[in-house]
Amino acid sequence: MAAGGKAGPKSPSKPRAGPGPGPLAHGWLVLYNIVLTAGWIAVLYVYIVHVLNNPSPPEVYSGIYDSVEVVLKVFQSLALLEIVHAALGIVPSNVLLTAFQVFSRVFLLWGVAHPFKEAQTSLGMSLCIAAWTITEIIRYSFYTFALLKMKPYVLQWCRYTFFIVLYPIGVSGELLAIYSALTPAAEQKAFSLEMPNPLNFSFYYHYFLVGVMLTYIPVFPQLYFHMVRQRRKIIGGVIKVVKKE
Ligand SMILES: CCCCCCCCCCCCC[C@@H](O)CC(=O)SCCNC(=O)CCNC(=O)[C@H](O)C(C)(C)COP(=O)(O)OP(=O)(O)OC[C@H]1O[C@@H](n2cnc3c(N)ncnc32)[C@H](O)[C@@H]1OP(=O)(O)O
Repeated sequence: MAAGGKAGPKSPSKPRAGPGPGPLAHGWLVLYNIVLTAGWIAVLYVYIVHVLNNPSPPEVYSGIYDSVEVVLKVFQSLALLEIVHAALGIVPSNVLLTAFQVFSRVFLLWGVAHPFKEAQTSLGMSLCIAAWTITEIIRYSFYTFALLKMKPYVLQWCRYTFFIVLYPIGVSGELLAIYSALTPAAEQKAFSLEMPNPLNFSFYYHYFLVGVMLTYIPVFPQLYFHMVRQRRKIIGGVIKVVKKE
């Protein structure tokens, strides 16, 4: 891909400068963001239809994953390309933060929800899907408009404000979903390797899941405060609803 943009990751606190992506990369990003916006709108639509058809608990939350599974897996997995975009320098995002952001969700879908029904039907799963969906519709549509040299202030404000609430909801949901997979993972000895074996090595997936949960402690604050810094830089420090002059 012809990347005419800035090369490599940049410090989140530095002002953004540079020519932006070259024409080919620009066209690709417009297409990518439109497709991803449409995909997440489809997730939202299926989510709402499920809630309207199953308004009482536990079905209201326990069947959400089942309803949105295919479309969610497709469009969340396509987010892996964001790491590629950042690594190629066609977007000025921080590669490491983007990788943590994307891998945590892709892992949750393929390594936790896909193999464990208990995670699929957990309240946590429905919470994080809701938080991801709202975030991504706003984020990808904002990027699309920005590439087309339009930045509707309301969308920009939502992009750099909703995370304040949606991140904690999303993280709580993800941790609850992983937690609900711990017992079945231990009971089924899923993806585990017990001694004795020719490799002389043991691996217990449920301990690995505990390790993933612990990883949130150092990583989540990095993501959250990165967004706080972005917000301060782009729309100001306090929760302003009026456009900055
Ligand atoms: C086995 C492995 C397991 C590993 C587990 C590790 C656990 C770690 C814990 C992780 C916790 C994550 C929890 C999370 O999943 C929960 C949720 O998401 S809940 C919902 C709320 N979430 C959010 O609001 C997400 C916010 N995060 C992000 O937006 C990004 O991921 C982040 C990397 C944090 C953002 O950083 P970035 O610097 O990229 O933000 P900007 O939007 O300001 O973009 C910077 C510039 O790049 C341009 N850009 C970026 N992408 C595009 C694109 N697709 N198209 C066009 N342009 C793009 C953007 O416009 C900015 O450019 P400029 O500065 O010129 O305006």
